[in-house]
Amino acid sequence: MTGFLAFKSVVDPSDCDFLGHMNVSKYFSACSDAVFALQAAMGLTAEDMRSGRRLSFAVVHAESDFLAEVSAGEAIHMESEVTAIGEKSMTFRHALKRSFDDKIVFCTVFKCVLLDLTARRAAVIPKDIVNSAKAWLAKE
Ligand SMILES: CC(C)(COP(=O)(O)OP(=O)(O)OC[C@H]1O[C@@H](n2cnc3c(N)ncnc32)[C@H](O)[C@@H]1OP(=O)(O)O)[C@@H](O)C(=O)NCCC(=O)NCCSC(=O)c1cc(O)c2ccccc2c1O
Repeated sequence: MTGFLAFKSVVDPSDCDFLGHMNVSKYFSACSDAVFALQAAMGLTAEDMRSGRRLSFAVVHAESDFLAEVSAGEAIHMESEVTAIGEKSMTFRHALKRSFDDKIVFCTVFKCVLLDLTARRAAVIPKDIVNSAKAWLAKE
């Protein structure tokens, strides 16, 4: 998978737990950053969320595979794709890769609902967001 470069970092010792590898919380924190970056690229910017349409994707279902450990000092990056576009939902696939060999160490599928941040209910995805999301639709 080669998708939108949504997150890039080097694993910090504080990202790791006493098992000596990056902790699960950091994986999901990276996914959170990735969704913010991708939705901003689609037009759901911080400004639009604060004082514009007040819409943001929110995760309602997730399925994940942890495929290899990563440790402090390793460069990692996240590539994200859109796998499905519904009326009020969009499904994202995030692949966290070890940068030196591009190996996928973690893969997750997030089904997200477009949340109206005022009504706190699902909202129909505006056409401009659907159109820009198509740029990151998975090929297969
Ligand atoms: C989000 C809700 C308010 C939706 O409830 P509502 O009743 O308004 O919506 P519908 O039930 O009509 O569903 C619309 C749409 O979504 C699909 N769907 C809903 N729930 C599920 C589910 N569990 N599994 C699969 N699909 C579901 C439904 O089929 C419809 O799809 P269509 O394609 O047909 O339109 C309500 O569900 C709710 O409040 N849920 C809780 C959400 C939540 O609190 N999540 C917590 C984690 S999210 C999070 O922490 C987070 C952190 C970040 O840092 C982010 C950064 C950037 C983006 C997102 C972030 C983020 O989500």
